[in-house]
Amino acid sequence: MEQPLPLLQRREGAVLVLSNNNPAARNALSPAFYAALTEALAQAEADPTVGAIVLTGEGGHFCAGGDLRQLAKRRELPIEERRAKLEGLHDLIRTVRDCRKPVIAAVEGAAAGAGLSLALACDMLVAARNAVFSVAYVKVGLTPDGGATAFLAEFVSRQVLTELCLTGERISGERLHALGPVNRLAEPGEALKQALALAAQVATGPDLAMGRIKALCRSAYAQPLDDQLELEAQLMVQSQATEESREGIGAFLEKRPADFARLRQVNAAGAGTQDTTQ
Ligand SMILES: C/C=C/C(=O)SCCNC(=O)CCNC(=O)[C@H](O)C(C)(C)COP(=O)(O)OP(=O)(O)OC[C@H]1O[C@@H](n2cnc3c(N)ncnc32)[C@H](O)[C@@H]1OP(=O)(O)O
Repeated sequence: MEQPLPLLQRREGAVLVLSNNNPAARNALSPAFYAALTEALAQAEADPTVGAIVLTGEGGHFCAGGDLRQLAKRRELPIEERRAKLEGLHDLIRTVRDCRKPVIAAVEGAAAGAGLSLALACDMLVAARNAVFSVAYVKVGLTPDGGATAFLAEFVSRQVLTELCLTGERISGERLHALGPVNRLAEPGEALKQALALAAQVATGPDLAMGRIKALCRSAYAQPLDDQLELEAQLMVQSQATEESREGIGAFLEKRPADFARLRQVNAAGAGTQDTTQ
C-alpha cells in the first residue's frame, strides 16, 4: 500500500504552506517527516519567489512530538543509535532556525514535546486561543529535547521554565500568548488564516535583507552586545550596497511603494540569490 506523504505542500502566492501529515497520531514526528521538511526548506531557500513559509499540521493539530510507539522500542537500541536518531530531530530544529526565509508556525490543537520545540524553533508563532501546548516529556518519563528548554528560557523565568518542564502541564494558546512567544492569538480554527496573513505581510519584503535580519534576530539571543554590534555592522554595510537598498531608499525618496517583488523575479531568472552573509 502506498504510504501517505509525510508533509503536504502548497503555494499561496509568495507563501509556501507546509503541513505535517500524520493526523491519526496527532502529527507525531517521524524520520520521513524530518527528511521531507528538510528538503522542502532547502528548496524554499533556493527559490526567490518564496517569501515566507507557514508550518502547520493536518487534522486540527500541530504536532504531538516524538512518536511514542517508536520511542517505546528505542530502549532496545544501543546508546549510539538512540543518539543518532535524536540528532535527526536536532538537525531539523537547526534547519528550521537557520532557514533564510521567515518560518511561521500556525498552531491549532496540540503542540507537545518535540512538537512544542518545533513550534518555538520557528521565527514567529500564531496560535489558536484554545491550542494546547505542553512540554510533555516528564509525563512519559523522558527529558526535554529539540531545544525546548532553550527556547522557553528565551521568554520565561527559570522558575516558570522549571514548572512547565516538571509538571508537563497543558497550557492554552491564551496562556502562552501571555508568556510572550505568540505573535497573533487566533480564534479557534483561524490560526492558519492569521498565519497566512502575517506571512503575506512579510513575503513581499527584500529577500536578501530579510535573510540577514533573521540572522540578527537569531544571534541577538545568543551573544553579547559587542558581538551583536559587530554582526549588525557587517550586515548593514553589505546591505547598503545591494539592489534591494537601492530600490528601497529610491522608492522612499520618489514617494512610491518599493517593488522588492521585481527583484525577486530578477533573482529567480538566474541573477543569483545566494547570500553569503549568514
Ligand atoms: C524525540 C522526541 C521526543 C518527544 O517529543 S517525547 C514527548 C512525546 N509526546 C507526548 O508525550 C504527547 C503525547 N500526546 C498527548 O499528550 C495527547 O495525545 C495530545 C495532548 C497531543 C492530544 O490529546 P488528544 O487530542 O486527547 O488525543 P489522544 O486521544 O491522546 O491521541 C489521539 C491519537 O493520537 C495518538 N498519539 C498522540 N500523541 C502521540 C505520540 N506522541 N506518538 C504516537 N501517537 C500519539 C494516540 O495514541 C491516539 O491514537 P489512537 O487513536 O490510535 O489511540
